[in-house]
Amino acid sequence: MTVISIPADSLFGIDNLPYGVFSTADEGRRVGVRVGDSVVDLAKALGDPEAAVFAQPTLNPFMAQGRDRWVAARAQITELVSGEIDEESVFAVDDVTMHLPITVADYVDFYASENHATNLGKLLRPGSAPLMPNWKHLPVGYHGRSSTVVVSGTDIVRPCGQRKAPTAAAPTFGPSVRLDIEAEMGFIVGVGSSMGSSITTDQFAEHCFGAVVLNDWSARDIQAWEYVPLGPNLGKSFATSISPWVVPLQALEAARIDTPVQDPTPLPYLRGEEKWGLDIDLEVEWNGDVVSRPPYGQMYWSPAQMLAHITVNGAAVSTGDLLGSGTVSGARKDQWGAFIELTWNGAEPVVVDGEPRMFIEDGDEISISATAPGSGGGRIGFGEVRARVLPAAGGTQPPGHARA
Ligand SMILES: O=C(O)/C=C/C(=O)CC(=O)CC(=O)O
Ligand SMILES: [Ca+2]
Ligand SMILES: [Mg+2]
Repeated sequence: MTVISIPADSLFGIDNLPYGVFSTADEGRRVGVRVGDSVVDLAKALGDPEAAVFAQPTLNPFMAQGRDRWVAARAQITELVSGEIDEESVFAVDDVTMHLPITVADYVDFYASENHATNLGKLLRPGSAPLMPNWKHLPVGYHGRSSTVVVSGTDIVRPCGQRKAPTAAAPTFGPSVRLDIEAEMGFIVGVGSSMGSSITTDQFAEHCFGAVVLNDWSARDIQAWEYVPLGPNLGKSFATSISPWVVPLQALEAARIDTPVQDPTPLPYLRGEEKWGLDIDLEVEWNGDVVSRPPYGQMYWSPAQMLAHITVNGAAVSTGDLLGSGTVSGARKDQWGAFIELTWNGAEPVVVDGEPRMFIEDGDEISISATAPGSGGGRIGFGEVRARVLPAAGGTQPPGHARA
């Protein structure tokens, strides 16, 4: 037997206990919980028949069991990791491989930051009002591609596609030259809803299992040409990265705050009694240099409003649905969550490792991390979503079409 020691300044203290899916050299994927710098194999450590749900390669079966079970399991795990534990079920975090924690069902990405939406409006639609007339009445979103959601550490291949400079006569095909990130939080649906029903904002905690850090990779040149009038498609569908540890909603109680004042008052279905603004601080690193610290607490629309909105028409949501918050951008420039904003569409370079930079170059490595207040008086961490960008794949170009 052993006792798990937690470093005093750990972001993975007993008030966090995020879930992930890991494997080791001699055993395949199963669910673990992170404590300090250790990963506990839950099925093995708990050993009871109910714990068989953790011997699965994805969190979905556990998430589908619902909130009473999430609360009970958290209490049981808290007790387990606070006492003596079989050392056979404890691994150093550096000795395990982390995998995509969930089987992603549907993926919807929102646009919930007023600062980001205003910046993008100015950059993409100069001369018109930055916010569209609907923006303060509903959380705007688009459907993303769930099959290309990948876990932190997965290399991202630069996408190819059509793009057309405003002054060019015709589009050309080739690797994106304006590859960007979007620093976001992702919210995971644990318990779905059936078609014909809807979820109120105050039912959020019954349905949302937890949160991850998310990078919505965006090819701005492909996006700017394709998006009218139906919204982003291939400019974003090539990859979305998420962090491996899912922080349960129960761990975020101390982070709950009001959203900024919503004026005009939203329609009744977007109102509620519960506070679902979240005081989460993000940090964006570009090749190891911190280039931005986006504050989630300034987001205009809450995740509870996003979930209420996508079900208000009777659409069903499912276990494993992923809701991207939209880029987190604060009021100040050093809080903007995308390089298109930080460089003002490639006009004002950001200094990375002493060099002026605009968009992502091959070989660049991007990491986004996040922390929040924990219930123990300190902070809890989400860990990071990190990835390296590889050159565009050869041969993706149709024969006879020159790259430009
Ligand atoms: O305003 C637009 O046309 C496009 C905006 C985005 O690219 C942002 C997006 O994906 C949503 C977000 O992350 O906030
Ligand atoms: Ca996005
Ligand atoms: Mg994406």
